[in-house]
Amino acid sequence: MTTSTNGTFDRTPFIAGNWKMNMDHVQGITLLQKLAWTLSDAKHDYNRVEVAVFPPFTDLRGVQTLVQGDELDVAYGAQDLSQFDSGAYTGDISGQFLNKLGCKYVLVGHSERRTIHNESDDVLNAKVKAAFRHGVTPVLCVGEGLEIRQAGTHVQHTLDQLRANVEGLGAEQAAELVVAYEPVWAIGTGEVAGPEDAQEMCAAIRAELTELFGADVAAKVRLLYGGSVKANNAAAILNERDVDGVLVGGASLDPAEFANIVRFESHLVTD
Ligand SMILES: O=C(CO)COP(=O)(O)O
Repeated sequence: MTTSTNGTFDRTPFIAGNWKMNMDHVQGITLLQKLAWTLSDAKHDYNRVEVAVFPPFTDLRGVQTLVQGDELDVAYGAQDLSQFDSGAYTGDISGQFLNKLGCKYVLVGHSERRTIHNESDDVLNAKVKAAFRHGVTPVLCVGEGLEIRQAGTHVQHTLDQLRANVEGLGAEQAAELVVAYEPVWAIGTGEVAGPEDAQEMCAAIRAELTELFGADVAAKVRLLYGGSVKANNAAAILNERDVDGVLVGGASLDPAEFANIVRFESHLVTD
């Protein structure tokens, strides 16, 4: 029998693919088509496990057309948004535009934005609020670098980011939030935080959300793990109690591999 060892999930599992700066709009359509076919062949139940992709901005219109035209159940979102709504912000993209393109989600505070673009906690807090203002759900990314992990202050560091980035949200907004724990040392390195590391941080994040917004809200928030997730390690990570999904980088560019991650329950074999 193939089933999840913990049997049921408190929240709908969420499997997300962050394409980063890969796949032009033509390649992106092909990738999404192959993913949809593979999942359709496997009779994937999207109500049981939600699937989302995060293509580059330039792919989003094509993705919208494909999703609408083929009536796909795959959700999609952008990898960033502006904290502003409109105006003289050359190169930036408003949450309003994302909403108009049918984006359900937007990544906020990915470590590559925090480091390469020096996005501060204040800016990220404004981006989280901008996403909500435009009806797009933020997938807030938090996590520590290697030095902080080695110093043993990773939980404190990550919770500090979380608190700063969600400051001022109402309970209703907080309950919608998705939070992705992505230890920077495990991104694109082949180093995977163990399932117990993912659980440790996700439990700490849920406890912090309980403190900030109450237990009812915290119980609704989906918490993801990201960092070198592949089909062969996803099931063990997702089997942890407080881990509700995964945010996949490199492996989401391979439709067969990503589909296998989506179908993680078929890899969890009980006795
Ligand atoms: O940054 C990530 C997802 O947002 C993780 O990337 P990798 O899966 O390539 O390590």
